[in-house]
Amino acid sequence: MTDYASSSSWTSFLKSVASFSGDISSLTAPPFILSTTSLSEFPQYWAEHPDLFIEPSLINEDNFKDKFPEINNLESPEITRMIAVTKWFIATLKSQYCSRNESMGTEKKPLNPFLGELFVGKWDNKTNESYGETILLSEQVSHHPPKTAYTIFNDKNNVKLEGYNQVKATFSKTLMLGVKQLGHAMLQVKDETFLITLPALHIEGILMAAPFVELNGKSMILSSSGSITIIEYSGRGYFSGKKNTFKAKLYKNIDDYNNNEYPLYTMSGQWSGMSKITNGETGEEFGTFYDAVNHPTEHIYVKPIEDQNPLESRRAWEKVAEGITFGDMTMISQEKGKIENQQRELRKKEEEEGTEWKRRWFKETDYTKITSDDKLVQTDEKFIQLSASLNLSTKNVPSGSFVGDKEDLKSETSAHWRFNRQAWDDEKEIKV
Ligand SMILES: CCC(=O)OC[C@H](C)CC[C@H]1O[C@H]2C[C@H]3[C@@H]4CC=C5C[C@@H](O)CC[C@]5(C)[C@H]4CC[C@]3(C)[C@H]2[C@@H]1C
Repeated sequence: MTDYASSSSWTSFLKSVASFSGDISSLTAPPFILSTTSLSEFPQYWAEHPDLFIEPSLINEDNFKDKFPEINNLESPEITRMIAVTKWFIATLKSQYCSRNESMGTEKKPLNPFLGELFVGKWDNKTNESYGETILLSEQVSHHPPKTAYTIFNDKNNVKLEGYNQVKATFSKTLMLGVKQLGHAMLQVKDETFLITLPALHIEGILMAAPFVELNGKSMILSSSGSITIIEYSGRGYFSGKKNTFKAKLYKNIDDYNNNEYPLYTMSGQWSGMSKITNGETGEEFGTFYDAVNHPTEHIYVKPIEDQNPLESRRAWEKVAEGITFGDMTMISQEKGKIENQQRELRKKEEEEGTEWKRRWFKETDYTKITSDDKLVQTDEKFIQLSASLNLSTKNVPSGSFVGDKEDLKSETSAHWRFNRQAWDDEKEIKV
């Protein structure tokens, strides 16, 4: 096993960290820490368990009591759906934050998507006809700063996730990389909407050239039917001393949360391992909540590179990925240089023509500019209502910030990226 930590390339990389400007992509990391995967592919981690993604939409008045037989006090389909949505969310975390460690040995530095980069794919759920097809569309809607907008939808069961992601990163004195996520996700299950805020994370192990992600702080799932799940994260050395620990509390409504009443349910354990669900008041254990190690993961289907459009990520980065696989710095910088030059030419042309790159499937909605008489599309109204119900900032701030927080006060815009379904229905070139 190569001792990367003491390699000259890693020690010189660590020195470059000293002058870190906040823009992660500005750091030239050695080939062994570079990932062949672009950040535009990361939204796939929201749906590597298509069964859990669809499950909430199959829960109704007639069957909600049978959905979790081990829980003997389920009171409504809405609360049962919130448990199912919380389980789906917890299940996404292992894919989001551990998949590079599992496939490549350590966390890696993803490729920095170019403006307009696309990543599309699907889960055809052939094993279970009732699930139908789930489609992912991801688009790099901003390069400076990097912002990825995405949607994952299953028309057959009327389930749709849409969101966008941006990160703010800072190095601590102990060379730990702190990462705050901006943006949020909105899950629509039939006529119910869930606002999902994103957890903060930090990367440990950089000094030993063996980086891995640990989550910290808290995130929330707010349902339009009134219930709310608050999830707190911790790593080694906190509550139970185990890595990837979480404690989720599901409250019947926001008043119960604000008044420190008991939650209906508490789900706790490791989001990358085993977790259990207990009665929020009595602590009575109902049983296993989720087993991240043994629940089958289904990877997205992406069509072969030769069938992809030049804007599609794996085709665009194919040569760079080859260079990274062979650790060939010359090939990496040459092939990256070609992409960067193409981008510079495009920006120059747009500058001369006074045009701007046309976003394909997502549009930016700025709430500060929308007066009350403007027609807000259905999702946007829910975003405003759900944010207001917990006094969450609707500005471009770290996810889960409250109105009046330092970040809320200093942020000007509240422009958020929303999926434009008509644009996808009219799409002629890109096929999933
Ligand atoms: C920056 C210095 C450097 O290159 O160090 C190399 C190290 C691998 C650490 C930095 C990179 O670590 C990667 C982890 C990435 C996050 C992982 C998962 C998610 C969730 C997803 O839904 C949205 C994106 C996000 C937050 C990734 C953002 C980019 C991260 C932090 C990479 C770091 C550059």
